[in-house]
Amino acid sequence: MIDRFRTDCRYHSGMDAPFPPLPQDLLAAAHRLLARAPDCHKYDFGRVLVIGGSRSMAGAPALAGMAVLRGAAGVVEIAVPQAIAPVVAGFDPALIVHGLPEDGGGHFGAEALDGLLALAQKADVVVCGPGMGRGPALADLVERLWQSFPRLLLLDADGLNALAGLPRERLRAPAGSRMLTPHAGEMQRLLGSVCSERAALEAEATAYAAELDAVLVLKGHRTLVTDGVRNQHNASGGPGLATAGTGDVLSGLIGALAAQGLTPFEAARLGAWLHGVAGELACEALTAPGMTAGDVLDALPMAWKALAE
Ligand SMILES: NC(=O)C1=CN([C@@H]2O[C@H](COP(=O)(O)OP(=O)(O)OC[C@H]3O[C@@H](n4cnc5c(N)ncnc54)[C@H](OP(=O)(O)O)[C@@H]3O)[C@@H](O)[C@H]2O)[C@@H](O)CC1
Ligand SMILES: Nc1ncnc2c1ncn2[C@@H]1O[C@H](COP(=O)(O)OP(=O)(O)O)[C@@H](O)[C@H]1O
Ligand SMILES: [Mg+2]
Repeated sequence: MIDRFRTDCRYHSGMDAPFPPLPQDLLAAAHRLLARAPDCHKYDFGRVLVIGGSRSMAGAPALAGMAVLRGAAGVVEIAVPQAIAPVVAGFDPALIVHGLPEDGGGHFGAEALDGLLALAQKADVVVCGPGMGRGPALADLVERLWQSFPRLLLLDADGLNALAGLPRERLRAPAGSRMLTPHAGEMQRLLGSVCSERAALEAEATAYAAELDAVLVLKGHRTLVTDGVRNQHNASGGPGLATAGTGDVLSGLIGALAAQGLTPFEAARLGAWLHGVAGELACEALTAPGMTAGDVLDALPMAWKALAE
């Protein structure tokens, strides 16, 4: 699978400056991740817990979990409703998967909450939301994580949908760093308003990030990363990424980079850049119509290689 990127992609066929360059201020952080001590072990590279999945969406947490590993964190654990745990574990033998109690609709049930919070205790980063659906216990889960998890909590997809239903005054005192990774539709749900013009949406997203004291990644063509003060657009990637599951890959990847010690703002920017480069590599080898999120995962090692060179 990986070989086809090595042989087909334009990066390895000698074209000049094939990718938009990584912003200079990220180079030192990126190279710290590439340089591994000979006596290192997996726990040097952080532990990420992915919380997600529901009866019809086993793939989303699996993609996020695989992106944690391709993003070079040492260990990933994935917590899903129990009925889909064997399916998620079947994606790759390196995944550690926990099945938690579910409700009648195939979402996490209220009885899952204590178990999920206990699993979070040993994680450096929690990624919550991919494929989680819209069950009745999920707003409570997201509120409790928001208020109690002392390190980075990254909310994506249905984690964001749950957040959108919470009164903002209950989000004022998070216990740790917070990151949100909405696409434009999810961003509008968070804002509770329709905003179809991209520049106006970016301005509202920036103000929202400032209000919540969070890093926000507004995905799409030229993804915006903002912490409410600093605004940076990502230059890599392209329309081949407009396919199901690529956002799940991004959330796991950013979680992995943060678990290795990058600041949330650095992790979001480097993650968006690597994800975009992997998307360009997959597109070059397979075409935009032909590529899938799994191909973006498979191209991530070559994106790391692009960074190393
Ligand atoms: N294999 C799996 O398990 C997978 C599971 N997945 C899981 O599916 C769940 C639903 O997530 P979702 O993002 O697909 O749908 P949803 O939250 O309803 O938002 C879509 C609505 O928003 C709007 N919209 C506006 N701008 C937009 C934009 N830039 N990008 C996208 N949409 C945009 C758009 O409206 P439109 O613009 O078309 O009018 C549309 O109506 C979630 O749990 C996710 O993790 C996926 O990850 C795939 C793989
Ligand atoms: N036209 C595009 N150009 C560049 N990147 C894109 C484009 N369309 C989608 N993407 C990227 O693909 C990913 C899609 O995420 P998301 O909408 O959450 O998908 P999913 O929920 O199916 O995983 C984001 O990283 C987004 O920036
Ligand atoms: Mg998504």
